[in-house]
Amino acid sequence: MAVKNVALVAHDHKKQELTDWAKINIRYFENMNIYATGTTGRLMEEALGKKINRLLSGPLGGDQQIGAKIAEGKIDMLIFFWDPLEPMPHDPDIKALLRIAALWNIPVACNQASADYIIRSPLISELYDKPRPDFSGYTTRQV
Ligand SMILES: O=C(CO)COP(=O)(O)O
Repeated sequence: MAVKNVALVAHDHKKQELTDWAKINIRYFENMNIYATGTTGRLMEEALGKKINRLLSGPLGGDQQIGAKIAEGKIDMLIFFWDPLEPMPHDPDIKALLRIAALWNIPVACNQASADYIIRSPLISELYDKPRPDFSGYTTRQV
């Protein structure tokens, strides 16, 4: 499964960093379908000059909407510049988003260095066929 659908999210103090990074890598995003939380999405539309699938702002449920799309297989990669220095009112949603991304084994970058590595990886290509995890044998704990 090649990466076609990307989610871009940044907390307020990280928005400039994500915007600058996205602009530098504008060609990478040319043919991508991009999802983003509300405010990040608006900034990305300006930075990349293309239509972004804008969801709700993070504190209003945007992280959860992105998590749901990851679970549905509609998002292949998450670039999430979260702020390690700022407490957030929607911290449980942020944790849930990172959990779902780990569960469904999608590439996640939480800072610029990781984002650079990911988008330059030869594995992010049409040729790479990453299967989705199979949880069909998974059963919840019995009570
Ligand atoms: O809070 C966010 C992610 O947790 C991001 O939301 P905004 O893009 O609306 O600022």
